[in-house]
Amino acid sequence: MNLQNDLLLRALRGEEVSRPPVWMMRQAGRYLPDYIKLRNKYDFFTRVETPELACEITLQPVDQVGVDAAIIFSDILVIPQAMGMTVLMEEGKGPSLPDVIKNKADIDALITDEVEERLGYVMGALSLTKKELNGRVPLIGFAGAPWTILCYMVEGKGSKTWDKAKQFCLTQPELAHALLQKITDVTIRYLIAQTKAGADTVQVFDSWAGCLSPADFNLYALPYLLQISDAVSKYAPVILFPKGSWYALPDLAKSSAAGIGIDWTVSPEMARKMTNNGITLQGNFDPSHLLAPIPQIKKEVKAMIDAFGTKNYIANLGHGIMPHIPVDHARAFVDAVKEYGS
Ligand SMILES: Cc1c2[nH]c(c1CCC(=O)O)Cc1[nH]c(c(CCC(=O)O)c1C)Cc1[nH]c(c(CCC(=O)O)c1C)Cc1[nH]c(c(C)c1CCC(=O)O)C2
Repeated sequence: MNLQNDLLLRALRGEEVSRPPVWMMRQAGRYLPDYIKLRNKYDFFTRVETPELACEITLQPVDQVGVDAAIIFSDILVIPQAMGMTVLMEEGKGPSLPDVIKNKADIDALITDEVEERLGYVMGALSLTKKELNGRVPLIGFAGAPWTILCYMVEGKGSKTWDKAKQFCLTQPELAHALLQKITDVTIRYLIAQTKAGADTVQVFDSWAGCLSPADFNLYALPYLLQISDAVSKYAPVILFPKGSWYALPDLAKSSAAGIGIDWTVSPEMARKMTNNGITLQGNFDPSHLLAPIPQIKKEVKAMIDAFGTKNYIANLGHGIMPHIPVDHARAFVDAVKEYGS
């Protein structure tokens, strides 16, 4: 089906656009009142595993905020779950994995076959959403990056320092790489299946890459991101988002990825310089600045686009939208991008 609005895909191909496309990480769920209603009615994994509910949540920001792309409602932790680990999502507390990975036996026990079948509900949600979108905007699929998934598998919950994950890498490096490779293999098949089910592009979230030194990033994160990008790019454009890892921009710019997500700790000018103006960049509005008065949001968005330029650029936040952002502030962010240049 032909897309009526293909700004996102044009930006990923580096084509001329009338204005940059805009979407917001974590736009599905979190802050929309209609999402909160569904959250009060169905538990997290029911929302994720029921294609009709996932589709409804995915469409909400398209209908209500006017973003130029939909991102499928799911979670990065469906991968550890599909690999046989228990994942609990406690309201207000975040995810927890009670049986963490400690040794070789734990890694050997992880399931790696039939991922496409085990995550069939995601493909169901994608194909239903693709149909319901009816070509209005592109559909984004996603997965967590191997390093970030290892963090949750080893640590069992969120962490500020991820020291247990790092300890695992430092004391059992062969096992760490075996685990990262297993996650990578499964993720490649999962993302390719997503593109076949209707995802027009996929984003890889390396949310905790920024806790790594450049040297550790090159050991534990970058090689696996590149493997995913190389394999999945044959099917659809890939966006890599290693949050906090601005130091990796020169290497990422040389990769097969179509786009690189950046957070607000790097300036647009610096990011352009580090990538030699050669790749599409996505970001990088500080999500907390959506709490500023609306006229200030609009001013800052305009300055952001002035700095990035309209070509090779996807307007977005530098990380996920926060749950307490007023809807009209989110809409002001999107409107400011749409009004750019007019
Ligand atoms: C680290 C990470 C997770 N999940 C995700 C990441 C990477 C992105 C990032 O860095 O923010 C990715 C994710 N999780 C969710 C989406 C939906 C699609 C979207 O709107 O972008 C996406 C892209 C739904 C969700 N996943 C979760 C919620 C909130 C719980 C709820 O609404 O019931 C939503 C809407 C739960 C979740 N899931 C995770 C955490 C830490 C939490 C709890 C706190 C929170 O981030 O909200 C793991």
